[in-house]
This record gives sequence, C-alpha cells and structure tokens, in this order.
Amino acid sequence: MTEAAISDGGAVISVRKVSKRFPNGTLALKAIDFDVPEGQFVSLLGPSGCGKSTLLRIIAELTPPTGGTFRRVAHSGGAGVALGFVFQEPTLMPWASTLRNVMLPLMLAGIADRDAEPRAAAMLKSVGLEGFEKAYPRELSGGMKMRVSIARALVTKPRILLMDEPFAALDEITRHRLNDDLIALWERERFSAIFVTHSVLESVYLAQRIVMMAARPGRIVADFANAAPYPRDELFRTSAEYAQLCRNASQALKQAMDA
Ligand SMILES: Nc1ncnc2c1ncn2[C@@H]1O[C@H](COP(=O)(O)OP(=O)(O)OP(=O)(O)O)[C@@H](O)[C@H]1O
Repeated sequence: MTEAAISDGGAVISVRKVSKRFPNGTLALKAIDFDVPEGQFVSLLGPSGCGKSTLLRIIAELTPPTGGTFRRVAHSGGAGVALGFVFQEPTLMPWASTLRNVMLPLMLAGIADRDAEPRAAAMLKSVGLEGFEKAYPRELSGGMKMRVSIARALVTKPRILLMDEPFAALDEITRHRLNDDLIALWERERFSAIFVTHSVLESVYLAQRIVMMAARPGRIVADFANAAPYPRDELFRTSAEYAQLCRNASQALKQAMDA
C-alpha cells in the first residue's frame, strides 16, 4: 500500500475542514478533509463511534455539517438522481413486491410504470434476483433483501453510491458473495463508491483506497491506496498478497490509533 494521491482534479465529492457537533455537545467530526475522484472505490474504515456514518450522512445531505464546506458534483445519469444510499438495514416496504420496491425511486422521479418496470426488472437481474420480481420481502433471505436494497439504490444509475455497513448483519459466506457482486457491479458501472465498514478484511478486499478514522473526536488518521488489481475474487481472498495487505492495513490502523 502506498500513500494515496489526493488532488482536487476530477473530484465528485470534496469535503473541506468539515466538523459536526451534535446539540448534546458531542463533537462527532473535527476538521475532515476528504476528496473522492470520479469512479473511485473508497472505504471508510474505523472503530464504532469514529464518525463514519455521520460523514456519510453529511455527504448524502441527510444532516448538515456545523463547520467547514462540502461540495458534491452531480454527474447525473438516467432519471437525474446522482446519488444512491444503501443502509445497514435493507429498509424495504413489506407490503410491496420486490419489483415495486426497486421501482420506488423511479416512481418518485415521476417515471411512468411502463418505463420503470423493465428498468427495475433489469436491475434485479443484475443483482442475481431474476425470477423473484413478485416475491415479497418476508419471502427473501437477509442476503436477498440486501440485494434488493442495492438494486433500488442503483436503479436510477447514480454516479455516487454510498454504503453504510451494508453487509454487517449477514453471515460470512453471503457477505463474501455480495462483496464479489458489488465489485462486479462497480466494474461495470464505475460509479464512485464510499463503503463504510469496521472490517479491515472487507475494506482491503473491496476498495482502491482506504481512509482510516479514529474517534473522540472523529477524524481521519490515515489514507492509503490499495493497488491490488481487479477482479478480486476467491483466488485473491485466499492469496498471500491479500493476507499481507490485511496485515499492513491492521498495523497502519493500530499505529494511527496509538499515535
Ligand atoms: N444524533 C446524534 N446525537 C448525538 N450524538 C450522536 C448522534 N449521532 C451520532 N452521535 C455520536 O457521534 C459519534 C459518531 O457517531 P457515528 O454513528 O457517526 O459513528 P460510526 O463510526 O458510524 O459508528 P458505528 O460504526 O457504531 O455506526 C458517536 O460518539 C455517536 O454517539
């Protein structure tokens, strides 16, 4: 791993000296500088409470920063929605079919059913759920529900995909499979991805760049490029190279936390 080059050129997300203090006085983020170049797969890695979710929510404009500036360049495609968000819980509508769940963002964008339906069906196919269009969320496994959630986030062809520990609640085999599928989707669509996790292993497997955060106050303590080539697959997962990269990242995280 080498130090990541951070430049302003081509950044889709630009965060400058951003801080967030909650009304109860908690300083969740302090002076965060963070740029994401277009098409990059970044992982935000850090222990519980270091402000990963808060930073993601600021980028998604779900909560405002209390200091600093933030810029997001909207390279919108398709329906004009530039950003997709996948939460830790799949948050599906229980009364609606899989297809209707994925159609929701298109319908909210005013797209007619006859156009939205084939787009949602194609997206379900690309996350491996062809044949489950009529199923209801209660009929799906945890991994399948998360696939629906990813399909719903990607159906508008966003250029930025934000993911907040999306696979944390899944068993290891399902998580591995979804990691592989996520890489395949990203290689095909080349959206800019920010993936929040507290798993060093998942971070090294997925990302081109790992941004490490520490708590009290939430801040960035290290920023590394992960040059392992894609596709990363089962062979990579069991390679000495992957093991070494994980060791390096763990050590870097430990050093950063101790400093
Ligand atoms: N609405 C809120 N009001 C007050 N404090 C908050 C609020 N939301 C988060 N915090 C605090 O801000 C800090 C950062 O929280 P955040 O959820 O961003 O961390 P995280 O790294 O995503 O943690 P986790 O991995 O557990 O989700 C924590 O100390 C948390 O308790």
